[in-house]
Amino acid sequence: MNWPFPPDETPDHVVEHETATWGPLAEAARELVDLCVMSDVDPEEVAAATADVEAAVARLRKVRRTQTLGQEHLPAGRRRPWGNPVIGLRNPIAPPLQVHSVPEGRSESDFHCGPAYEGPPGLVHGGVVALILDQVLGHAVGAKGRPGMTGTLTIVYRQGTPLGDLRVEAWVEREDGIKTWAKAQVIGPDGVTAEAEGVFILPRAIREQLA
Ligand SMILES: CCCCCCCC(=O)SCCNC(=O)CCNC(=O)[C@H](O)C(C)(C)COP(=O)(O)OP(=O)(O)OC[C@H]1O[C@@H](n2cnc3c(N)ncnc32)[C@H](O)[C@@H]1OP(=O)(O)O
Repeated sequence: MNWPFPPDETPDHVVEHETATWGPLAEAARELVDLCVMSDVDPEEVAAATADVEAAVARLRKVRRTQTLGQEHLPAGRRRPWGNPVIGLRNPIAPPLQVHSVPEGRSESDFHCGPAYEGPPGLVHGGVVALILDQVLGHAVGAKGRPGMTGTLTIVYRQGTPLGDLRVEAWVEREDGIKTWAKAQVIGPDGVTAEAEGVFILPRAIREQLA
């Protein structure tokens, strides 16, 4: 069973062109976010940088989409989730994660969480940990062939997740009709920091389209 989306027929050269156009902007913005919390230049430099950023914002604001990227790319959603806050090419909030999945229902990613994701001193914010776990659980569930919305997400925080290089792994435990149960863990330099279990439900609206 697959989502009832038509196949993504966007030509490769269009996707490549858009990637080359927007990817560097988001990458620069990620560095900007990092430096908003980490730079220690003097106030004159901060004022000059603020003016530069405001000028860039004025340029980008000239044309604004009427739909979000998720809505606009819906048919291509699994190829171009560019606005996604975990994996989105165009979203500076996204670390971003590169998630690798296999059809058996397993997904994994080695990723980096910098200072902009800090919660407790030196540690990743618990909400960010949950965000990443939810996303990668969703990948594992989708890879198995029956994607769904997160119905219930349970997280156990075993130890603080240090900022820096991390790994996340997710796998499907079992499926029963419209429901899929999956587990995931975040791993830091000292082992597992957080574990999650999610129940994913194929929503009623999709079920009715498939019926
Ligand atoms: C690749 C991209 C990955 C992205 C991953 C990111 C994941 C996300 O962030 S998804 C966004 C967060 N989640 C949401 O917004 C979901 C909001 N909730 C909903 O849309 C709905 O409540 C939804 C879809 C969970 C269930 O709605 P619906 O399909 O109408 O359920 P309903 O028909 O009442 O129940 C169907 C079955 O599911 C069960 N169920 C319903 N809700 C839940 C729930 N929250 N938790 C567990 N089980 C549930 C019911 O008990 C029922 O079970 P049974 O058939 O055994 O009686």
